[in-house]
Amino acid sequence: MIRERLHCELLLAMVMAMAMAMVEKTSSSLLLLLLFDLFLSICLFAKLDASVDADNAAVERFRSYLVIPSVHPNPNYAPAVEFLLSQAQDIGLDAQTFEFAENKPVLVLTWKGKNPLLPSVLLNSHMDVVPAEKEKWKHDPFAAVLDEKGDIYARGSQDMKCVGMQYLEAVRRLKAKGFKPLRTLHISFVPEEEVGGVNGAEKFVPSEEFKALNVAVVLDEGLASPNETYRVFNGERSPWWLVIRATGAPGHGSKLYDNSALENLIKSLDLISSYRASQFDLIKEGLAAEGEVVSVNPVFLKAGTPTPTGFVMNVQPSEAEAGFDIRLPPLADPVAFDKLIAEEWAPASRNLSFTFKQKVTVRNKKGLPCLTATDSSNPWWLLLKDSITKAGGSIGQPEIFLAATDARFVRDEGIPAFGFSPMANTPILLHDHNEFLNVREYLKGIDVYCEIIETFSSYGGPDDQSKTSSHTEL
Ligand SMILES: CSCC[C@H](NC=O)C(=O)O
Ligand SMILES: [Zn+2]
Ligand SMILES: [Zn+2]
Repeated sequence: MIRERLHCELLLAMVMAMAMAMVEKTSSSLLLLLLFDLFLSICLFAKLDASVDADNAAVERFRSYLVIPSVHPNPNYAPAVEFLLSQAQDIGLDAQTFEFAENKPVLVLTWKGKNPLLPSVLLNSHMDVVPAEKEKWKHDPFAAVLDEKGDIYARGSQDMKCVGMQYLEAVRRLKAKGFKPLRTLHISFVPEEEVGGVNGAEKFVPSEEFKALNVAVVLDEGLASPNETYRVFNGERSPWWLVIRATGAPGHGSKLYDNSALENLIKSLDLISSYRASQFDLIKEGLAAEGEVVSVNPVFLKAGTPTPTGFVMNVQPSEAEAGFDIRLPPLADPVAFDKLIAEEWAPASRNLSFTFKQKVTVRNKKGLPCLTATDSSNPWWLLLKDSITKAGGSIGQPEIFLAATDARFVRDEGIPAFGFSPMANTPILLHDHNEFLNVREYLKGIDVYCEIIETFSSYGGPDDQSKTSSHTEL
C-alpha cells in the first residue's frame, strides 16, 4: 500500500516538475519545492525498498532453519547448531557450545552489555521438533513451503523455531541501528525439550555453565493466539504419564466371572472418565481456565491375544494396560492426587498396579508451586507488558501453560520466566498436521522482540526510575 502510494507520489512530482519547468511562468521557488518533494520521495522509496529486502531476507533465514530436520525420535542437532553458529557470526555474537549429554548440544550466543556485572537476560528456544506424518500434510513438513497467502508450512514453524529466529532477527536489527545493551543478553538453543529436557535444559539449568550466565529473567515458548491478543504464561502444569496394568484369570469368552483383567481395567477407565468430565465441565461452564484444571486423557489401550488377522475372540485376556497423559496445575495437591491413583484408579484390591513414565512435580526447592509473579513486585512483568504494548501488540491475562516447557527448570531455580511466542491471529497448530505461521505475524513478532530486548537489556535495576516504578530486589 505505502509502496504504491509512493510510486504515485513520485510519478506525480516528476510530471509536475517537468511540466512546470517547461511552462516558463513557474516561479523558481515552486520548482525548488517540487524538486525537494521529489528528492524526499526517492529517499523514502529507497528506504522502504531496503526494509522490504531486509524482511524478505529474514523470512528466507527462517525457512533455512525450518528445513533442517532436527526431528524426533533421533534428532541430529549438528546441522542446526552449524546453521545457528553461522547466524551468530554474521550478526556478531559470541558463541559457546556445551554438551551435558553426548550429541545433545546446548548453544549459547551472547551479546555483552555495557555493564556485564548486571544480571543478564536469557532468551531460550529449543531446536528439536516433534515428528510429522508427511503424507497427512498439504506440503512436505520439512520443505518450509511459502504459499500465496504468506503462510509458511513447516514442523517447528510455531513450536518453536520461529521464536529462536525472531530473537536473532531482533538482535540483528538492533545491532544495525547502533543499539548497545546495558545488560548482557544471552540466547540459548537447547536440545530435547520435546522429550522432557532430560538431556537438555534439565542438565543445563542447574550447571555451573548456566550459573556463570548470571541470569535475571528468561523468556521461553508460549502459544499462538487465534485473535489479536498475544498470550503469556507464568507457570505450567506438571506432566504425569501414568500406566495402569491389570491382571486377572483368563477364561472362556462366553463365561461371566469377576475380576477379569479387562473388567478391572474398565472400572478404572469409567472412574477416570467421570473425573475427566468433571474437570472438563469446569472449563465448559467458564469456571476455570484450561491451565487451571487437571487434564487426564487416555493415550493407549493394550489387551487381547493377537492373530495374523486380528484378535482371538473367545479368550478373556489375563492382562491389560492403559496409558494416560495427566497434567496437574501448579496449585493441585500432588499428595492427594497420588492417593486418588493408588486408592481409586489403580488399587491393588482390583488386581491393578501402576507406574509412571514421567512424573514431574513443578515445585521449587521450598516445595511451593513455581509461578512467576505478574504484579508490581516483578519489574520484568511490567517491562514485558509495556514493551509489547509499545510495539503495538496487546497482551492477555497471564495463563498457566497446558503442557510442559523448559521454563519449569529455571522457575525451579527461582528465576522469573515467561512463556511468550508472538503469534497473534494464528490457529494453534503445535504438534498438529499442517503447522504454519504467516510471514506477517512472523515479522510483527520481530518488532515485538526488538522492543522487549531493548527494554529488558536497558533496565538498570530497582533504582532505574525511568524504566519501572517497582522496587523489587533483583
Ligand atoms: C514429560 S515432559 C514432556 C514435555 C512436552 N513438551 C512439549 O510438548 C510435553 O508433553 O509437555
Ligand atoms: Zn515447544
Ligand atoms: Zn512441542
